[in-house]
Amino acid sequence: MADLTLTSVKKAYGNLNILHGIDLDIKSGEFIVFVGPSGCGKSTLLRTIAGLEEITGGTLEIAGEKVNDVPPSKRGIAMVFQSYALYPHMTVYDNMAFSMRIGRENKTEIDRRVRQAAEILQLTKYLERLPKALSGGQRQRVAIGRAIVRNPKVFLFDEPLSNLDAALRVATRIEIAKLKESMPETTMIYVTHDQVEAMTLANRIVVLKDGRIEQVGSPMELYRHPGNLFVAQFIGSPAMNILPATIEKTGQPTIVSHVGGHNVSVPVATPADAAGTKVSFGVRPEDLNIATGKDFLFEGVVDYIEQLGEVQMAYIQVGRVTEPLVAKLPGNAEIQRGGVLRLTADPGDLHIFDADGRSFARDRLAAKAA
Ligand SMILES: Nc1ncnc2c1ncn2[C@@H]1O[C@H](COP(=O)(O)OP(=O)(O)OP(=O)(O)O)[C@@H](O)[C@H]1O
Repeated sequence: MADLTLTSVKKAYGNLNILHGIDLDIKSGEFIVFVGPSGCGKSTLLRTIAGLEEITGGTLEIAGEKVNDVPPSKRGIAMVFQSYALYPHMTVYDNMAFSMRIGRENKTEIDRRVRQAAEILQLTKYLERLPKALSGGQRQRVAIGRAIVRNPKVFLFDEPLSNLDAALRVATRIEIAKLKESMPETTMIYVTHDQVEAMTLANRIVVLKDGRIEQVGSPMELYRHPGNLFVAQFIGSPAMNILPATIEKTGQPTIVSHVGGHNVSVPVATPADAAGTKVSFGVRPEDLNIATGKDFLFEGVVDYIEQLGEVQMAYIQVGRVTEPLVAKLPGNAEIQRGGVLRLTADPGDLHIFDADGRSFARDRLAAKAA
């Protein structure tokens, strides 16, 4: 059982500030995923929690105890890295037993915990092998096993699947999800670049940018209600389409005119002083559908099509919009490169962001194309 509380946590290397005051409450047993662009500080934050990096400001508490100056080995934390970091000359058994032997645990207890971890991770038949005789996925399972035997309060993962091929990634991802189910009280914090890992593993995702938290929420909260333009474009793949727009009528719903040439009613409330302001209008590729009636959001020419079988990505050049819009359409939809396409979307799936990129508060009012 371990809650983690980060209060204004800062990290600098010399004059270079990397983390600018992170405030975050993590509840015991949560699965938290850190995401963000390369260099935003995900690994630094994880390593700071582990104690591998010294905190230069703020406080970190684990289970109510301030641990800023507590060495890594005394924090009740285990960490799994992308580069499994196994001892090549030791068997799987010895790799897993190593930290307990250092800690002078008794032999029977070491044996019990190694065999139990091997059972959970389906490694029992490999216990006497050396790492070089294992596949990448098996090696990563040994690295996870080595962490499990220490019975940590907090489990940290730094991109543990990024060295695995696509099929193995899926299999190991599911194993990690099951592992979490079998350890409901263990807090897990996981860094990844992979949207699917973040969406499927997390109870809550923390989106970081330039050493600051942009938004924290459940995967679906972030997907459905991104708090700002950055999160809107970072969560979801392909990224949300964004078009410049102007607020024509404030209130609820709000009417915006976008550069695609249409006035659109969006079911969000905007204050009177927002009238005439420039905003960004957003809609996800998967929320666009081919219009069947006379109402439509966009009309444009199909510039390019990527056929993926189940779905096809249509890149559509719309009026004065500089970048083509992306629409994720059913694989069997009859569309043609060079043809004209009209697209529509459910009003509840439309987003608007103010000039600073903040999302306008959303409600569930139905609205129709104006
Ligand atoms: N020892 C160090 N000295 C100076 N700068 C460092 C050091 N370690 C990391 N940095 C810098 O801190 C910033 C954050 O790095 P970090 O590895 O935490 O990012 P990240 O979000 O995990 O990136 P990636 O997704 O590419 O792994 C980067 O700009 C990096 O260059």
